Amino acid sequence: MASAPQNPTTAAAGDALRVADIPGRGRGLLAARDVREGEVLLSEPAVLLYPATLASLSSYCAACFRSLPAAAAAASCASCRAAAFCSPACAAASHPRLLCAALSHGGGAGLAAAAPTEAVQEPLLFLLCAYSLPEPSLGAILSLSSAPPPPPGAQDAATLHVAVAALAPQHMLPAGFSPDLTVALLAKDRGNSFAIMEPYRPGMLLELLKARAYAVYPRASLFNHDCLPNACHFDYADRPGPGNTDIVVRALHDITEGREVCISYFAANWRYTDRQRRLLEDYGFRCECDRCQIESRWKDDDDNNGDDADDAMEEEGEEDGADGGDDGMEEEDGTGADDDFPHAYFFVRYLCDSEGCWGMLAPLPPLPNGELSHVFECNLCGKLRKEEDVVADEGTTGMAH
Ligand SMILES: C[S@@+](CC[C@H](N)C(=O)[O-])C[C@H]1O[C@@H](n2cnc3c(N)ncnc32)[C@H](O)[C@@H]1O
Repeated sequence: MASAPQNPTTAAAGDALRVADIPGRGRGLLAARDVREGEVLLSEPAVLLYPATLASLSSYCAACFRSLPAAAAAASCASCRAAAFCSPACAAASHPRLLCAALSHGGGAGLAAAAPTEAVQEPLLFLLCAYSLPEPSLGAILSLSSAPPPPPGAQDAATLHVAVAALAPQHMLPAGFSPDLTVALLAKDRGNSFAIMEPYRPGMLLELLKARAYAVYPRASLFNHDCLPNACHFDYADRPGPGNTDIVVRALHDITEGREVCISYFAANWRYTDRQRRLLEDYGFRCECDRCQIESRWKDDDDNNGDDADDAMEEEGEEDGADGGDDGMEEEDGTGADDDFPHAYFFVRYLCDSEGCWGMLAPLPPLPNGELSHVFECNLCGKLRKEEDVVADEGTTGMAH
């Protein structure tokens, strides 16, 4: 395993991104200048952070979401006694007031009774934390694009609204609190929240890694999706110092000024039909990226011979750019064209090969002297891999289609 030569969150020099209206996609982020592989394009604090489940409260600090130290060293919230803090500074910063009130409700049993399953806990915890925000932060969330209405059977907004009203004292509810605002907020959560994952420990089954918290980042929420992204995001929640929950987005490869910078909204190894289903249901669009145009022509049995969305891909071939082949990815493997799978190079180079991992490998930022790092970091398991190992392994990494 390679070692990290420098802080992988180092900010890029100058603003690397600008917002633009993109036909058929709403707003998006374009490279404001030529960007080099590994550059930090964005490092941004969250406008809203909330625990993924009620169980998260016993493992992670209620203020900064770092893993809690041993029980004796963690301080419980003096009001609700259900949340815990990792340090006196976090205890002083406290946690969202409506969440604290809801955790105290009914002697501490009210929230657990209202949200018996994780599927209900996630949106209810989101609402309690969002309704605790000051007006400008709530406004920032409401300015984001909305996800389509949830599918039938999903937790309905009216029930969640009633639960918030029952759990939070009336005098603490903000002036605009209403069923319509609850519907609007939930649509922002579904389309824009990023998961901050549990820490990966060697030997853990990566498939079972869950979110510890969710976060909304106003600028990062403007990244559109591409199934061959040219950037990916990292979280470093357990690192020391301030800004541990900031999102960090890095370029996978060189990007020419004016090109759109896109991330993938889910693991890049998902199959065509699973990707399209998810994008339509949760984000309201049909993806027409280069990869989808090719894979839409694959026969059903090539594409979908199993139901698991995240089955690993297995194929080899040649590379292409993330969004048209014009942004810095050079053809390197020389294995010749495979018309059925022209993007295989992307998976060999940018998909983590740790067993069961579905993370993306992004180069570390260029060194202060401008040299490229040639070390890739997985945004899920954290594995560091030297570029020459990626090249040596090419064609043997078990990518699939
Ligand atoms: C996280 S937001 C991205 C920013 C958004 N375009 C905006 O205007 O604020 C997700 C939404 O952007 C749009 N979007 C993202 N990627 C897209 C794509 N590849 N094609 C079409 N629309 C896309 C969809 O409306 C989706 O629900």
